[in-house]
Amino acid sequence: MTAAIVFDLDGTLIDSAPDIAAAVNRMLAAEGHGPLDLATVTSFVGRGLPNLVAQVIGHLGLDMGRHPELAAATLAEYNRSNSSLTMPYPGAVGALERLREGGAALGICTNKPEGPARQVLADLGLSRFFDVVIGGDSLPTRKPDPAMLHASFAALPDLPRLYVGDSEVDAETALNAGVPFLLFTEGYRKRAVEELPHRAAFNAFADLPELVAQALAI
Ligand SMILES: O=C(O)COP(=O)(O)O
Ligand SMILES: [Mg+2]
Repeated sequence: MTAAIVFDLDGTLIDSAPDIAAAVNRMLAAEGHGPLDLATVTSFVGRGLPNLVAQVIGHLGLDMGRHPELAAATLAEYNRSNSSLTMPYPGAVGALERLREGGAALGICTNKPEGPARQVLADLGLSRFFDVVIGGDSLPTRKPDPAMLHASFAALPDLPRLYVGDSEVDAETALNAGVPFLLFTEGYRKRAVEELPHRAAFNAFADLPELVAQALAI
């Protein structure tokens, strides 16, 4: 099972949408607006925080000219949270343990800004698994540009590569980077599983180590 395996974060290893929605809603409350529901905010996750805030502004018909200010306010609110509404998906920690025990090197490639990504990993006791964390503001471009994924693998040993993610953006990133993609189907995906290019799909993390072994055997 020796491999370099890079994971997406939001909607893949962790269900973080409740904390993201709480941060958005604290920003909106400070602006005098009512809250957005969880499903609406979740549908905006995937292309990074600036994009998420642009979608909030568009959804509510606010002034796009205030985007920099509202994005900064949302990031500040998110940074103030202690990840208390965020949970690893069931079985994710056990799967990471098994993959590490099997000799895999692991990394994170997320469009979430790097600071909050590192913070939530620390808050949930997950930092120890990962040798590299690349966030949405780590490089000049974000996923689906493949640069973040290339940088993640470049920081890991030169082993067979796999990327694990939950969304259209992740599938496109893997395709752009030429890396086999494993799709977690219980995250924040919008389209049908069949519509996303993937090597294999899974809905339970207990199945991931076996899926990795199969993908490497091909
Ligand atoms: O913050 C986002 O928009 C998405 O983050 P992810 O790349 O970890 O899914
Ligand atoms: Mg994701």
